[in-house]
Amino acid sequence: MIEVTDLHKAFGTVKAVDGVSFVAKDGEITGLLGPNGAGKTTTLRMLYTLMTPDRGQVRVDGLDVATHADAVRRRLGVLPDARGLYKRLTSRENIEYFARLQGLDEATIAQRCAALFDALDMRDIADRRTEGFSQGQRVKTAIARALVHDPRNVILDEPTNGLDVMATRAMRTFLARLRGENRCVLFSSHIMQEVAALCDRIVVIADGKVVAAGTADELRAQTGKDNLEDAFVRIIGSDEGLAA
Ligand SMILES: Nc1ncnc2c1ncn2[C@@H]1O[C@H](COP(=O)(O)OP(=O)(O)OP(=O)(O)O)[C@@H](O)[C@H]1O
Repeated sequence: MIEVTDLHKAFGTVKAVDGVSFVAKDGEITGLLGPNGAGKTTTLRMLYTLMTPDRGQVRVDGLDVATHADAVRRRLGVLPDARGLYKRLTSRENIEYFARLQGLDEATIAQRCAALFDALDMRDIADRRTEGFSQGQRVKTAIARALVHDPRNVILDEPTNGLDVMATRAMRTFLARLRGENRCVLFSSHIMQEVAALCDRIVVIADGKVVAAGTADELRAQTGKDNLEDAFVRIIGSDEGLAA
């Protein structure tokens, strides 16, 4: 479970994150939805210990990120906005390297790699160097790397960015599978259809603030709109940046 309380982060005069609070529960997919520049990536970076908040608290499985950063990192699998693969290594080598950094033994690494290659349907690319990989192949490798230590909490920054329709569908199925394993799944997106199709709970963020949160039905009820797209437009005040 990930609990975020009154998180703040400014860059000079830009208040990127301005008092964000929400909870992402185990066995649920939580979507952080907002237009470009809303503060999604900055929020996620503070959750996965890459950036220190100016103020506020993040807890992962009850552990405070500020005081238990290493323990939190072991409990998190992260797909960052910059996928950052080593291009001279194969897909498998990229994943194995991170597994060793996580302290896994070789037998466990082999077993986890085999399971992830099957789950992500990536056996055909496992032993190719990542240089020249397509977007979809890069994302699969980065996700396998994020999950190799079997984390209970998974944070993904725009996981379907640049993926085609088939790859997006496969990604949705995969995220639903993580939920079925009772993991806490939190992902960001600026595509409302994406969030609507997948999420149990939606946290809408604009100008660094949470402007609405709830299930799709709750958001529809809060805005008095039948259609989720209209509900989002009402919440955000415009449809800018929310189109697929
Ligand atoms: N390192 C930084 N230095 C200065 N400004 C930053 C930095 N990181 C983010 N910002 C600013 O903070 C605001 C929020 O950016 P952020 O990347 O968190 O938004 P986002 O919701 O992830 O947007 P997108 O959907 O475009 O990725 C923006 O105005 C951005 O320019």
